[in-house]
Amino acid sequence: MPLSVPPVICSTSWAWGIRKTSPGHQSPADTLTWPRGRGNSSCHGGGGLDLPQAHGQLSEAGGSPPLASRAFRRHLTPQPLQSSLLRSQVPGSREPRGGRRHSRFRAPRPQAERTRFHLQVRGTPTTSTSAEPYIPAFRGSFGSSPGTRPRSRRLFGPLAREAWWYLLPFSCLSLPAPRLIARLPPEGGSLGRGEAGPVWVPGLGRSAGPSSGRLSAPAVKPPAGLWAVKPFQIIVIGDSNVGKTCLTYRFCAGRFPDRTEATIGVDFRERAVEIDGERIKIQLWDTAGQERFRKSMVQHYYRNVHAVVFVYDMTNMASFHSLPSWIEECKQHLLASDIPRILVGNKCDLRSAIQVPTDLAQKFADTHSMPLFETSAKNPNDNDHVEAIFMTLAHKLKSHKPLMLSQPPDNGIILKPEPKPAMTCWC
Ligand SMILES: Nc1nc2c(ncn2[C@@H]2O[C@H](COP(=O)(O)OP(=O)(O)OP(=O)(O)O)[C@@H](O)[C@H]2O)c(=O)[nH]1
Repeated sequence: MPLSVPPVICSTSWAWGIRKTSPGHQSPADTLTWPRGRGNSSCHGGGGLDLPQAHGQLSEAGGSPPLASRAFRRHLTPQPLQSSLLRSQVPGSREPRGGRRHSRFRAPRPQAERTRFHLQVRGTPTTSTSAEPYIPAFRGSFGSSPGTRPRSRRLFGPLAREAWWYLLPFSCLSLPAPRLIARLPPEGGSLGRGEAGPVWVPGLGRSAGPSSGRLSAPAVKPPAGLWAVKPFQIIVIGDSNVGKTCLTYRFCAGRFPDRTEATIGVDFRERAVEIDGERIKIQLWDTAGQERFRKSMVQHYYRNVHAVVFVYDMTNMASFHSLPSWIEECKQHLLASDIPRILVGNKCDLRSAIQVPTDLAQKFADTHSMPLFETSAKNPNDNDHVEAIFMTLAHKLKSHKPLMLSQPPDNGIILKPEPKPAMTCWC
């Protein structure tokens, strides 16, 4: 017997009412197989409910409501689409994880109630109808009501909500765009933007192979006809407070620093000079004088050194007496004996405070086959100019280790050695 229910009681309490009052009865014609989610029943929002034999199965359960009736109640009542994950947890349910079949039993909502919100984090949401009150922010974005979701989200929403479960195991993998990197030619270049997409611009490129997937800093290839410049690396050592930082700053920046602090580790300064028409770069490594700031850092800078500058403070005899220990440190780092070394006495502008006489310093320099320079980083007019000292060293380095290049070939650098002088004199 068809059962007609007014739409106003199409709610949870009404569903319970059917279960309690209807006798157990099931007909072969009954197609309302609720545990499977199949059936021909329908709930019409305007005209009531027409349920032939539906009550028979629903009344079979004992004290607790059967699963079928739970699902039935849920879909008769306009409520948010449940997550398919939750739905799949219903025991006995054989619904696919998407659970789309349930939606056919959902009571349609009156057109006036359908309010569609677009995803809008800030500002006023856009509504097609205004039957529902304004609810800011995410109200309609995540489908709190089935009628408020756009069709595409109703279709793909459950899948999208669960997609991250499947992608989660792969989230820890870094994906370095393998196809793009594999297409990079190995000889170097960079990706530019062309009309038809990315294009390869040769010239600047990476040093790693195509399989590494790591881009390095661009290696600039010198154009033909220019000199390739390799810097001379000069390490400056001596006691703390003797003026190493001021000396290197004076040479590279051309002035005395406004204020100085104790060097930590190594400071690096560079200047390009031109000697005999050739451009040469001089790198000055200003090392820390304090022992606690030298630990484990300065040691690495003794490698590939081209020259050493020993500095002492002319107003501090202790700094002069420390020179043998600095020479010993160079020996410990296996500096070659033919590496140029110079001795610099600084702060000669403080004439009244000078403690290290020139003849004593000269004797020491002669003993260790070093030229002696007395200068002042503060007052460049005193004695030897700082500039002149380092330029002299650069001249010696250039004549000692020439790095002038011939016309560079297509894919390599050829050094053009100059004849080595038979004897080196640093006086
Ligand atoms: N009067 C005078 N003072 C100088 C001269 N050179 C450096 N000083 C001063 O000496 C102090 C130490 O100078 P720095 O260049 O920092 O000494 P440093 O050898 O680099 O010291 P560390 O970084 O600790 O190794 C500073 O107060 C400078 O102003 C100079 O030629 N004349």
